[in-house]
Amino acid sequence: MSAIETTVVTAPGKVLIAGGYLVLDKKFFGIVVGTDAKFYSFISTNKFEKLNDKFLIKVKSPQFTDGFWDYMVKICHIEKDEFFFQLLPISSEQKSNKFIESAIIYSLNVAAKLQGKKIINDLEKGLHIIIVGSNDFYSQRQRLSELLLPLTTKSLKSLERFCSTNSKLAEVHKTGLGSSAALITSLVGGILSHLKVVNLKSPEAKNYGRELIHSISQFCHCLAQGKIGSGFDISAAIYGSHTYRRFSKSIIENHLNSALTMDRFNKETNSNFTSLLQKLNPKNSCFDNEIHPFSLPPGFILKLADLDVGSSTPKLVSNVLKWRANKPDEANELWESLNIKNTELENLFRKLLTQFDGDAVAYKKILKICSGNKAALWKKNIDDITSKSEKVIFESFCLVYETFQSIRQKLQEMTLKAEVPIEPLSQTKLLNSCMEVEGIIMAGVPGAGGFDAIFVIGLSEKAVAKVEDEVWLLWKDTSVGPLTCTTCSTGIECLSEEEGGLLLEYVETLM
Ligand SMILES: Nc1ncnc2c1ncn2[C@@H]1O[C@H](COP(=O)(O)OP(=O)(O)O)[C@@H](O)[C@H]1O
Ligand SMILES: C[C@@](O)(CCOP(=O)(O)OP(=O)(O)O)CC(=O)O
Repeated sequence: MSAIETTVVTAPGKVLIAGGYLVLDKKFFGIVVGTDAKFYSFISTNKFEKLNDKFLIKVKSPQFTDGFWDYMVKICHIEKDEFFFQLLPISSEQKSNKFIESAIIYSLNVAAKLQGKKIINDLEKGLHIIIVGSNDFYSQRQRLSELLLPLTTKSLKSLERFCSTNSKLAEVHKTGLGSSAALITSLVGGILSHLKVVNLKSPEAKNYGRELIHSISQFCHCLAQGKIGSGFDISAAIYGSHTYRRFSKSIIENHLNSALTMDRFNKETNSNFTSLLQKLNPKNSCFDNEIHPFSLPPGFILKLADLDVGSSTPKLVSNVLKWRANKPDEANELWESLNIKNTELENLFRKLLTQFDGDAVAYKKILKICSGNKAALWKKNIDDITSKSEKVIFESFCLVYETFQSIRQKLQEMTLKAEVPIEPLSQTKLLNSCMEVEGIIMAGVPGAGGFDAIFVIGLSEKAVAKVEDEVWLLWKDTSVGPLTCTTCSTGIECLSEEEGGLLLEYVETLM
């Protein structure tokens, strides 16, 4: 297989640092950070023998003992030039993977609708697909303990890239970075790029490509999950870090219901899909999500850890929504006040970026002062802050700390009022201990909260390393496992031939 025939598309994982639950409602927004932990889909035209009105697709996930799926794609002709694709597993014993199947079948049918009959020639030799995700998507606890290594960033960094989980897909422990969203997005993006429906490498065509992949991936993810979430995870996989306001459920609701009642793409699904594609195609701008790109201010370092406990996000969500339905006044008042704080946080992040651009020297001085002290004591260490510019930048740093502390207080209030463990006491204890470390500006529960994970944002490498060494590693109540990833501003990307080719050579050694 030569690199030239292979398209490699990569999509990042997500961390929702503010706006959990609220982001389910279009009235509110979430602050989403993309990670440098990513999924990679490698799409190659195969050399299978040409079959009459059928072609083969082979999919491999080398990180799993049961990570292989073979499909026959049937070309179903309706009328002269009209046709659609149907996806059939080769063996009835093959375990279904709804995430992979929805991504493949909808991408192929998008290509069929937008490219017409030419696509049949492009596909006649079949496709070979390889999917891998960065190690951070899956817990490496077992692997490290087999190697007699401590649960540290250093040990994790010593593992080979895309290492085997030695497990079946259904049994793997996920870390909460959003494997299914990054997988679907990279796969939809990979297939549409390979079939030249989109061109992510062209500056002019990139926006259209991202928006099309975004709306198709949102639909496929909802279909595979059997529910419509806020979609911030797919959005992170496309755009990396940004603020996110969801799309209206009504855009896909009816289509989803009829798609759900049918297990494979067929004549009825096809006509349903023709009208859905009208809405999903960015040329008609019906998909009404709102995205505002942003990045963490300079010098802010995100560090994540997963806990060996875990929570069920759907259960947390359904209990929070039950509370909101039962006590709308109480819930709305709290959500409105949380939204004010989330908005303040977003504005402060943007202000800090401007302040850095305005006076980088003063900014770096404040960063250094704050990274050497506990956030709670910053205001007692202002002797060295002299110029006006330094004073206003310092004020912004203090406000980020205070604003996030009050966001946490409100999440603790929601925990008590809704009786749902969003930031339960055990997490509060852990987060407070992280905040005791010099140079930590924020510590919180990402996304839905619960017992899944925590994040900290530090102002120096030393500060985040100290949290790991002096808090996480010594934490007795539960095992706190660091992840190696940090933020990454790039969203979905199609790798250059050279980069993709080198990565493919490596990935092939894993199989
Ligand atoms: N490397 C992979 N290869 C194939 N499918 C994967 C892979 N990683 C995740 N998936 C799919 O995503 C599903 C996990 O989705 P979900 O439970 O929503 O977790 P997450 O919160 O990480 O997205 C798996 O059951 C599997 O179907
Ligand atoms: C509650 C939410 O707003 C955020 C959940 O975020 P998580 O990052 O916790 O998600 P999972 O990876 O599915 O566990 C629900 C939503 O927005 O869909």
